[in-house]
Amino acid sequence: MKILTAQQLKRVDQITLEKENITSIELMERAANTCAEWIIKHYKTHHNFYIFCGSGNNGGDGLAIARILKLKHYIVSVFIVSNAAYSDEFEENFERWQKTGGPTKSLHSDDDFPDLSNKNIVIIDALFGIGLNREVKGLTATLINTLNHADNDIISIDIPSGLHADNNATNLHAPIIRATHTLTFELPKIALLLPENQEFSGSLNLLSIGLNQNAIAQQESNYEWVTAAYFHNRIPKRNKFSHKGTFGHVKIVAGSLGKIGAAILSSKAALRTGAGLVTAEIPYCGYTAMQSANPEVMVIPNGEKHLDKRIDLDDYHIAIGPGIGINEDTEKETIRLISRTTEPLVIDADALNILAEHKEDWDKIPRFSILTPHPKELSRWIGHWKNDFEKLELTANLAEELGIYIIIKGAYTTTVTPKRNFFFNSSGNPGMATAGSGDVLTGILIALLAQGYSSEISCLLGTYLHGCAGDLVALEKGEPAVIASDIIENLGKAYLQLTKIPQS
Ligand SMILES: NC(=O)C1=CN([C@@H]2O[C@H](COP(=O)(O)OP(=O)(O)OC[C@H]3O[C@@H](n4cnc5c(N)ncnc54)[C@H](OP(=O)(O)O)[C@@H]3O)[C@@H](O)[C@H]2O)[C@@H](O)CC1
Ligand SMILES: Nc1ncnc2c1ncn2[C@@H]1O[C@H](COP(=O)(O)OP(=O)(O)O)[C@@H](O)[C@H]1O
Ligand SMILES: [K+]
Repeated sequence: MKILTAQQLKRVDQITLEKENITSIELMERAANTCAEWIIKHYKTHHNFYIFCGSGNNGGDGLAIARILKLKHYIVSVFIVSNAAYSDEFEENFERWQKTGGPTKSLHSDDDFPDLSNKNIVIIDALFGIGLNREVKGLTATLINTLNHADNDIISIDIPSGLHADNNATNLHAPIIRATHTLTFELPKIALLLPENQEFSGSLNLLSIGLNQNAIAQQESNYEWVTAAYFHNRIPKRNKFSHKGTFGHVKIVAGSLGKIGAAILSSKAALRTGAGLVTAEIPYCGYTAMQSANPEVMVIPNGEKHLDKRIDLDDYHIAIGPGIGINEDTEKETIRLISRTTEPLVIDADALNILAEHKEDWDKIPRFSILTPHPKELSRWIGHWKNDFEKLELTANLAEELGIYIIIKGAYTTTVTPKRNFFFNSSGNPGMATAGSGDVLTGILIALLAQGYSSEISCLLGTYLHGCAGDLVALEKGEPAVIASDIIENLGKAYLQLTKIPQS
């Protein structure tokens, strides 16, 4: 699903109105109904809503939501800050709201702000949507700060008011609503996916309002939101007569004294992702641990406590890095490895840290290799970034220059491609910020490459499956209890969910 700019979304709104022969007010009604449905479902025990409306169409949404909730017998008050000319849709919905007889107050100064000492009152933020085009100032700015300081839950409609939907980098210190939940229409807005804006959106919920899918597909965008739908028809069924050779031989080059677990996790994840054969090349000190934990894995010892010998290439699909440490011999062999093969590698953890120090060798990294840095590791490759847009740009420069894929790990893990496309992963949860979770991803990625998926699909499918498995664990055990081994154990279920193969 594409991620579009505010301007493109407005175009899509327009095409939807024409193609479906509906009015703007009807589309707004759809949007308001989906929001009201969500609110009623998630706020079962709350009955009192304060709805703050601006004068544009976001305010129009707020008024329509107010009416729908009022007609369902909730206690609703509307507060209006006029920050520009009223839109037609606002005016129409204002009239409809007034007919319900619900209370309305225009805010002219902070003396007009309502008392928020009752924490059970839920605030609905419909001040600005994607039409915001400059920093919020004056009374609306004071209102946003006041709402942020209250302890009430805030539900933002479409986007937290004050946040610029496309690029908020120069607006970070401006007044912006800090929502508990954001109900955004149809597609995520790019600003909602970037870590620098994390304090604003709260939980992000996408509500479909039936925008024209062809119109969305026709818009040019380098940004994509990857959901299960992306993989429809992209995961081939296994051939009846296939054998283990069909699904590739993975080699995990990993581990050092004290970090053998990383190798165990990566190789187990590779098996659970469907690699035909998995060999772990690990220091001898991990031999028994590996064979006991993963009897299906073959072991090639390399070094005593750390890798210090030439890494055999054969026909392996190789991932290198988890737990290898940054010993001098390991460093030498890692650099040697990248110059001896042209097959895509998965490069993670300490292999990334080693190579980051050897810029002169970066052009030897095989094309279409996959690098999996978390932000700290990434900064060793691209330096420091001033804002998240610059981070994406610098990463794309590197991906393009070296012809490689770079997966920036974290919430909404982002795959950056050599063609400068950015794919944001929709699955996963903060429970996955746990030791070894990245090692699992490495095993998944190399297993997909070994099964013949392109580097691009391996990145997208790998991060999606990883996140989906993590979500299944969180659902069962709660986020804090998620551990990397559980993610591996849920890869099968994640795969079944994606391919909808009935479990018998
Ligand atoms: N059919 C549809 O189209 C649908 C639309 N939908 C909804 O519409 C929302 C977009 O609505 P929108 O375009 O009216 O813009 P919105 O964000 O409400 O307000 C912008 C207004 O504020 C003004 N302004 C801007 N910056 C300002 C500032 N810093 N300080 C003060 N004023 C400022 C700007 O006026 P300006 O002065 O720039 O002329 C403009 O008048 C969208 O997010 C979704 O919620 C849904 O219902 C689905 C169907
Ligand atoms: N808040 C989050 N939401 C979703 N996924 C997350 C979050 N935090 C971390 N993850 C995922 O967990 C993994 C952590 O990897 P990494 O930092 O390399 O851990 P480790 O080195 O311990 O294996 C990554 O795949 C990352 O995307
Ligand atoms: K809003």
